[in-house]
Amino acid sequence: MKAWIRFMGRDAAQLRPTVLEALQGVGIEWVVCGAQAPAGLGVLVFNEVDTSTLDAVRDSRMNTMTRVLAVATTSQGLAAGACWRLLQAGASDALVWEGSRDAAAEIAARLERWHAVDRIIESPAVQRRLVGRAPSWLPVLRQLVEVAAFTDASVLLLGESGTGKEEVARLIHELDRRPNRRDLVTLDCTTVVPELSGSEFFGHERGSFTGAANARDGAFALADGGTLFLDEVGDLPLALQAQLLRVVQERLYKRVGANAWQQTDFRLVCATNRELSEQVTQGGFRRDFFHRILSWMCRLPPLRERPEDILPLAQHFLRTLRPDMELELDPHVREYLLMREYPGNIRELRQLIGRICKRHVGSGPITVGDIPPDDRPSSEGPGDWRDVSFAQAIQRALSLGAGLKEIGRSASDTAIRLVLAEEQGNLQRAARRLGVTDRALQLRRAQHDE
Ligand SMILES: Nc1ncnc2c1ncn2[C@@H]1O[C@H](COP(=O)(O)OP(=O)(O)OP(=O)(O)O)[C@@H](O)[C@H]1O
Repeated sequence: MKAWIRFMGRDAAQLRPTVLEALQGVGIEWVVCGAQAPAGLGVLVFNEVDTSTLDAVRDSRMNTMTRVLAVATTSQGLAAGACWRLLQAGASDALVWEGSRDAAAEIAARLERWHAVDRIIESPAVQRRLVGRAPSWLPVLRQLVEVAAFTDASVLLLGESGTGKEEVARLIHELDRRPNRRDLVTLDCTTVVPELSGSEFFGHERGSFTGAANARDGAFALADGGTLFLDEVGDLPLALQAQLLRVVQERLYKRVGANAWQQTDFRLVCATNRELSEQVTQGGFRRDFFHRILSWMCRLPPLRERPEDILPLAQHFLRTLRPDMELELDPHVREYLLMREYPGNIRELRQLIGRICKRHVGSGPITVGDIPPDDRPSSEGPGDWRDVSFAQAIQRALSLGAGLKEIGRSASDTAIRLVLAEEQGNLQRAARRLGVTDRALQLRRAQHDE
């Protein structure tokens, strides 16, 4: 495994031989770098948390696949505020280099775990299911992969409709490393009929109620050794939440009509597009049940917060819908897809691409005529990109005290980062799309790295 290491400031540089020597034995191939850190895992060693340290963290995070471990060499340790500033700037973790502890082993343990998580993310199991590298999505995906593959924790997935909660639940199940992992059992809580729900969850004994001609296993038995996915858990009736408390806590349940307790062992994954904590405050969801399903919570971002993923997702859906040919989108269709709103999130995008695909004929790129009339923008263009969300982002920056210079710089840095990511780091293509020369783009990046 390879990782970069950068030393910032005089004091950190003085410790360089000691740090490098200690890090030699941890099984990582180190590449010592300067201001321009390569993509991938890395360690930033510094003495002080000042603007240049925070900028260095931000810069190295321009590549979304990069992860930075911030290591302070200060003898006084890291103040709490400094830790949070480092994390806000994009560091994945922050620790202090202390001779008294085996800091090298601590660093190696973190990098190895991050490396393992990223390898899983690159694997077909994840890639064929969940497309996207947006900065708002990747940290969520990393967290999900880590919880799924390295823990047996229950997971609560929050997010608007169509953001991929069910797809994520399937992935969590697939990544579960239990040796004899069994099935994924899904229960849609919106379709649970209160009168029959006991049997659906707990199973029943023969003759336990009218119509129970045979004994039957319920979801808790079927999910034994596997995963129980409670979709739309916010719709679970209150009375039923009370009945599920024990099995969720202790994995013990009784079949309807039985006296004996049964043991089961499943990973619980719950999903909802409701604001469960609000529902708890309003009395629509039991607080005790909420806390029992809350062991790990992940909020999936809506598509409007991950615009970088719109085109890769569209291409992915094209490939799955028309595996026989490599269909491309022409520039106007790309612009249309980027400007459009998606209240139904990824599901809406997938359905739209499905409609477009059905109309498209021939092997050439998809053109605006392939967009069904009802989906076309009402005005002549797909709308102004300086829309409400653009104004809101500026508003937020202003309220946090950012000035014109910082806002302008952030806007162009973001544009550069997005285009470079879309063009897989190809400087010439990125420069062409940004309407600047290669040299201007290089200079711009170099200024940034100073
Ligand atoms: N990252 C992704 N990459 C590719 N396809 C995705 C991704 N996320 C979601 N999808 C697809 O989008 C559609 C909607 O996803 P899913 O059903 O998982 O959403 P959901 O959040 O569970 O929605 P709901 O709350 O309405 O049940 C599915 O067809 C799913 O395969």
